[in-house]
Amino acid sequence: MTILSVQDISKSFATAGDPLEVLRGVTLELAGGQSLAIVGPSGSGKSTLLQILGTLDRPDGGSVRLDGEDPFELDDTRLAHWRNRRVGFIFQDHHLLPQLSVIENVLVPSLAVGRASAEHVDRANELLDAVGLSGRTTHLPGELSGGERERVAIARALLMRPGLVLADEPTGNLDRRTAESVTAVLQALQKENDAILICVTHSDALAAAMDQRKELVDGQLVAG
Ligand SMILES: Nc1ncnc2c1ncn2[C@@H]1O[C@H](COP(=O)(O)OP(=O)(O)OP(=O)(O)O)[C@@H](O)[C@H]1O
Repeated sequence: MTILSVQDISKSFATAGDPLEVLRGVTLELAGGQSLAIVGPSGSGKSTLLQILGTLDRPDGGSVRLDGEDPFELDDTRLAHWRNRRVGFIFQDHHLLPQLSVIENVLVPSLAVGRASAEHVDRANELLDAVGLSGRTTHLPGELSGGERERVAIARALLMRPGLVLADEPTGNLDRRTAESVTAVLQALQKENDAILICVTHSDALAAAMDQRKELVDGQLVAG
């Protein structure tokens, strides 16, 4: 089972004046199958923390370990490979490639490790079925609704069976009913894959659907 262990993460950004200390000792432990909502006011550092957990940004201090391994010790090429296999990202604006079809978008993570294998194509079709888009595999993202695009992004994030799934406001642009159905799909797939799911959100409904809720206050995670 995947274990995420985050110890004492700190992060500052340079400004014209004093450095802006965004994270000041974030500590967190989660196991496969668990989900966490991170809430907090705008500018409190939620996205910064998510970027660090996903190894898209480096902390100034502290450590992130997945199954005992510190990915920041890898060189850049190995880190990119590690991230592609171990972490699934879902963003509010879904970041789909507009010129690729739905199934090609879902297969993008497999292209980073060579050509999409038959196994990857099967998995992509299975996931598109699970998110209710089996009839739309050859459509372009521009031909889908916002909720459908978000569901494509969920399928893409889960393609490589990552142990860690990170979502930044996955329901931010959606109406309430669509947000509910996207949340349900995300949760069902996360549980089925025994992944750790961390959602950054301003939505009380999404936060309530997660097992735990924590708030970023003064750069630290506290019971929210
Ligand atoms: N690359 C950067 N350089 C300088 N400052 C940054 C950088 N990234 C973030 N910040 C600052 O760090 C603080 C935290 O930003 P972050 O995006 O993590 O907040 P957030 O909690 O996700 O906010 P929101 O809810 O509005 O998305 C903000 O004051 C932001 O301006």
